[in-house]
Amino acid sequence: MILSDKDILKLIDENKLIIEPFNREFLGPSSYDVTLGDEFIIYDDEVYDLSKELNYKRIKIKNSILVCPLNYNLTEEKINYFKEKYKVDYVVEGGVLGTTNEYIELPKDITSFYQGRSSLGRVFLTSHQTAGFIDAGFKGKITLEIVAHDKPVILYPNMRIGQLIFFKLHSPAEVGYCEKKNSKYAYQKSVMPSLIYNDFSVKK
Ligand SMILES: Nc1ccn([C@H]2C[C@H](O)[C@@H](COP(=O)(O)OP(=O)(O)OP(=O)(O)O)O2)c(=O)n1
Ligand SMILES: [Mg+2]
Repeated sequence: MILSDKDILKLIDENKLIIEPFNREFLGPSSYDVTLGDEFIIYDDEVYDLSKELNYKRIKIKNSILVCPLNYNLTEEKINYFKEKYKVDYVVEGGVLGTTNEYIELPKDITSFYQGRSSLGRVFLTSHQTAGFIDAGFKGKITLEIVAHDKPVILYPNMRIGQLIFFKLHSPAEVGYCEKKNSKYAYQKSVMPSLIYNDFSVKK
């Protein structure tokens, strides 16, 4: 069952559902719009060897970031051209990880789906790939997986980047995400890289 605006507000009033910061303007009939943070992660590795810890750089931007499509073959010259012409702080190509500003806490009887907004779909920008599902009992900010599929897109921190849709579980989870052993992203306070390499060391 998808929660309506009334249901979402009631859970927030009862302090069962936490969305911080919360802006009443961002509440839709059955969703809540979340905003883009100013920290991003760009991976440095040549390939993703998922059995090993990945190398990456963390960047913080002030005004805007230009995300170019996969295989855009950015050159120094092209980067400088974009920086000069569009006054962006940073130019990146391919996949880049971002975060919501919002920190959320879900009770154990509520899950959520993160979805991009139609206005961003219409410029062929996706802000999550296969991962849109937020577990019951999750606490933390949401890491976003951003790809521009057509032309380069300029993104601005604090813009509404996506939306959370909330679902009530048929019965509360026995063990919430943050209580589960080996949960990788519990309480994440900003954008986090993939920690899948931990799966390879988890005792069977
Ligand atoms: N775009 C997304 C989707 C999910 N999450 C957070 C909320 C989820 O509750 C948590 C775990 O999501 P998954 O279970 O899909 O991820 P993994 O299975 O890889 O992680 P884990 O092993 O911790 O379950 O990650 C996120 O930050 N950003
Ligand atoms: Mg999981």
